[in-house]
Amino acid sequence: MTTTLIETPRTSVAVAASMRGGTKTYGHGDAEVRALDGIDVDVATGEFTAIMGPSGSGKSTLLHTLAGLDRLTAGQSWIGDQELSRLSEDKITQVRRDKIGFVFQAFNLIPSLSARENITLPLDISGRRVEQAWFDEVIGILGLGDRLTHLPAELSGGQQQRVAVARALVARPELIFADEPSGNLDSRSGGELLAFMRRAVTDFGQTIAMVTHDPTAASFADRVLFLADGRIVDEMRDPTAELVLDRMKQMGH
Ligand SMILES: Nc1ncnc2c1ncn2[C@@H]1O[C@H](COP(=O)(O)OP(=O)(O)OP(=O)(O)O)[C@@H](O)[C@H]1O
Repeated sequence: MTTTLIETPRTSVAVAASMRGGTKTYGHGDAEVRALDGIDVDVATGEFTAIMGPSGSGKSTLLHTLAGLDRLTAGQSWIGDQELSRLSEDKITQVRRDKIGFVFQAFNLIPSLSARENITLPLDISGRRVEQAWFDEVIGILGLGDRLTHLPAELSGGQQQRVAVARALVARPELIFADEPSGNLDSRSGGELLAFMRRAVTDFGQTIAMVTHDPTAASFADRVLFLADGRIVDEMRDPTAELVLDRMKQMGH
């Protein structure tokens, strides 16, 4: 087991996921790219965290390594108390399945399954029961009640995106990772989706970490992290779209 220098102590605040000295490189020698260059971050439980930064700054890499979809080259990351570099691939898969919901731009819906079957799939796979009252509440708020028997191909892009969000929420994961969740939606549907994610955090105590390019989307978060060249260069609490936009302009976005 290698030892790693931990510069910032992990705090006593409840933390859903964290990283210390997170480094990710791709390629070797002259072709080496440092996608993450020593990241220290805590994703606090019950908070909505947005991750912003110029193209290529490492946002998706940070999300993927925090979520255990990809491994760090150096440093450590935790989901809850479990340090991912110590876990086998099988164990990481299990942690992801039990604790994490994903909302990515490619919705990853199974084409042959109905909307309802797609939404309950993570629970079905892990052998957990669907809580009917919670299912009904999520479906009601997302306006999917009359679409549950449809196949993904029979749904609009916005409806497919809402199915992907419902799938993440119905399992009540400890943590949801979202990559540009409103990216493919018109501004009204995108706004509704973000308002729902906000409500899931405020009213239901959900924890969400979301990558976005959009200052308005980021303004729904409690906290915005700004990345540049694989480092966290700034953060903002209680953001407004205007303040986020100003900060991005300073970063030469
Ligand atoms: N699989 C890979 N192989 C090689 N380089 C990669 C790979 N994935 C990412 N990179 C590089 O790592 C850096 C960070 O990429 P990443 O996708 O995390 O940035 P991003 O901030 O999410 O960008 P964008 O906003 O354009 O999606 C970039 O320079 C990218 O080219």
